[in-house]
Amino acid sequence: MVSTDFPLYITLEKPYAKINRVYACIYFGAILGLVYYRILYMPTQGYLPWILLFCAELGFAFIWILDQTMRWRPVDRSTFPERLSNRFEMDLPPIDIFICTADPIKEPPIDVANTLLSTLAFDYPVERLSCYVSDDGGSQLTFYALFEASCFAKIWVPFCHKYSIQQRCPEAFFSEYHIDGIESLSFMEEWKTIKEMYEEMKYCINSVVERGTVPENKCKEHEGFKEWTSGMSSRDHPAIVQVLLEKGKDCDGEGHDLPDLVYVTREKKPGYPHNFKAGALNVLIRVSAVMSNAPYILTLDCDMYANNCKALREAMCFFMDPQTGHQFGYVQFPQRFHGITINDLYAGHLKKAYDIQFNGLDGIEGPLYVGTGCILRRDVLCGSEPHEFVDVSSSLIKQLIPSTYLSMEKASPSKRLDEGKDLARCDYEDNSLWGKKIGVLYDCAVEDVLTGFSIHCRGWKSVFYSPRRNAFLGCAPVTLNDTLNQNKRWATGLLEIFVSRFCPLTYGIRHTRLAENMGYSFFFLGAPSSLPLLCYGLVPALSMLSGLSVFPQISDPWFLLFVFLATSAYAYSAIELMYLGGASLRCCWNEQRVWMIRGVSSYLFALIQVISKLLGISKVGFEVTSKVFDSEAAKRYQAEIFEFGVASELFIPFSVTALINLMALMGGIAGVIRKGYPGVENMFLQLLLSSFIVINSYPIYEGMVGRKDKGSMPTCITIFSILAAVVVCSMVSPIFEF
Ligand SMILES: O=c1ccn([C@@H]2O[C@H](COP(=O)(O)OP(=O)(O)O[C@H]3O[C@H](CO)[C@@H](O)[C@H](O)[C@H]3O)[C@@H](O)[C@H]2O)c(=O)[nH]1
Ligand SMILES: [Mn+2]
Repeated sequence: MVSTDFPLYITLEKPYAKINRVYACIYFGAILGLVYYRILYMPTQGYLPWILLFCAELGFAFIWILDQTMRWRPVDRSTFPERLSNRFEMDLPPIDIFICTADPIKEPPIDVANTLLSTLAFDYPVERLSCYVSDDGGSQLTFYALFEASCFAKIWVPFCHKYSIQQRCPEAFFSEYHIDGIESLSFMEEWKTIKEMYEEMKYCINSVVERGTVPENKCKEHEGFKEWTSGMSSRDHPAIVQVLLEKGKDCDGEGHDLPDLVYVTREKKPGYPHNFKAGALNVLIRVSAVMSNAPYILTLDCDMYANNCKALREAMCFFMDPQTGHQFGYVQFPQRFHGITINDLYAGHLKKAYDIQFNGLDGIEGPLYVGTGCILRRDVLCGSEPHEFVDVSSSLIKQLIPSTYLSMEKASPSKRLDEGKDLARCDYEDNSLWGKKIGVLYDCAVEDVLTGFSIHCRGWKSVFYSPRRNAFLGCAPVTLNDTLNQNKRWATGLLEIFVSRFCPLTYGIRHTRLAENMGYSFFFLGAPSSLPLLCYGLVPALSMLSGLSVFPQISDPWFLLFVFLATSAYAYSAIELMYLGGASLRCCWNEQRVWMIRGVSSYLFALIQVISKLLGISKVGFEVTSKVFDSEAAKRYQAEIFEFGVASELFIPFSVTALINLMALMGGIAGVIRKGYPGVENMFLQLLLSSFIVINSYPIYEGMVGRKDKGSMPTCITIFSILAAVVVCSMVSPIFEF
């Protein structure tokens, strides 16, 4: 028998933590050396470059220090799901699954259906699962896809359970798994029939989406279709709440229950702020509260299908642990992606965050909440604190949802449709605490991280858990513009938190540990980190054009310090990525390039956006990342060719920087030819830096002049960047001489 004292999970410090600490101490010494050097060798001429570079170096050093908190005590977690099952199988708590979608064009309904099916088929007692899909597009096409999926679920779910299928997302299952003749006859037959049914469903959904309307005969199959009337648009429509599957009413093909499935589109009216995804999640919190009201909530983006059917059980190992479970507010799984090229052209895997930094935060108070692949306590979302989670939340929720609604504990979804609709009204939250204290918080482009930080500040811990088989898989952007836009949104939102009332310096520090605040600040301060990066990308190059040396000469012993700082930082980060993230050398190369590109572009624009928001000039929105792209672009992506194509202002900063460095390098080489060795002696590090940037920028030059396909750099951006580069070069050199 299993003893009741055994923990359900263990936490171990990563073995390389000690190496990290030793390296951090050495590197810190080198940084002090750099500061000493800069002060010691204050120039007599060329003050401006010196000031700019010194500030940039101090900026880098500060960010580096913040990053070290996530290297100090990285941990690894392992769970014991069999112990959980032995002790709690009968008491596994109910879980509500929230899936958000916003746009049937950018987020194909067939993908939403797949995500949904993967969660309906979780290896978890069905009577304790309910699934809510929020459709911010208010689209009948999405509803149709979910309706088809709910029919297919009746075959798919029992099939997965019967054969203990690992991959429970049908699209992924049928593309990964091919029968090879060793399976039993009955399995092969079922596999074939189900595959045919899946293909048919996929065909129906895709053709309806292509046509843009649901055919009349299909509309007759469910009452819900009647809710859509002419004149409704995604920005102006009433609330629609429809039950597609209900326990006790709908059974699968074998007579077993299926999880509840509820479709929700909240009311939208022009002039009413809808608060994007945060608003959608809050509606789901309320609607589910009057239906299943499960104590745990899984939030998922519509493209993030469940890839590991045991994920919910894994998460429960933390929450249900008898010793420490009560302190955890949420369990975050890493975001993992499918469809990324081998060498990860746009660094879409986010390995640095999910394979390195989050493990470090996990050793402190826990990782950020990143909006998807995360299981939270409902109480925590409703504002409660760890020591009072027993019942404050229910009283809070009662304040927020009129008691008449909650009178019948856990009524069946179909009995609660009217209440549900009322709770999805667009004026429901007027003059309430929703989005301010309760639910997912508003006014931030990364509502999830803000909400997570406020949860940490209330005293909760969180868990980061990467199971060997990835829990969830989603899409990453596959064009440069989408990548940069996404990073701009993130950097904007993160900086918004830093300048909000939740600032780690004033609020955070009083409520959670210093190290946790430092780790969070690393992410919050991405946008301002564009300034040091821009300085380093421009100042040495422009100085070289005016013949000004800004780094020590080769014969100077300080030269070695700079070489050490640069090469060891690069090497260390490459080793980390390769050893911990399983990246190839090419991946590391691409990672550092994207770090530079988004640093000077996305982050710079994010900084400008936050400043203009603070000044009241502009508002920050949420541009949904497209999950579809045209087949020509897909081919280029698979060949790892940079995709520019659109005339995006985000391309300008890195194009200009790339051109300035090209000119500087040519100027520098001309100088060397003129002066001979003394030229090299003085300018060696600047020549090296510019060469490095030029080599990195090869795809940019190629996009400008060497390509004719649709993904090449738009001519207007090329011309503008060339003009800007020439103007900057000719104007700045004279200023730098003072
Ligand atoms: O008004 C909106 C806008 C977006 N979404 C949904 O939000 C999710 C994330 O949107 P996506 O365009 O895919 O953004 P990503 O940048 O990929 O999302 C990451 O970053 C977001 C914060 O910026 C988090 O909310 C997400 O969980 C996280 O995966 C999707 O399911 C959308 O359908 C809505 O429901 N309503
Ligand atoms: Mn996404």
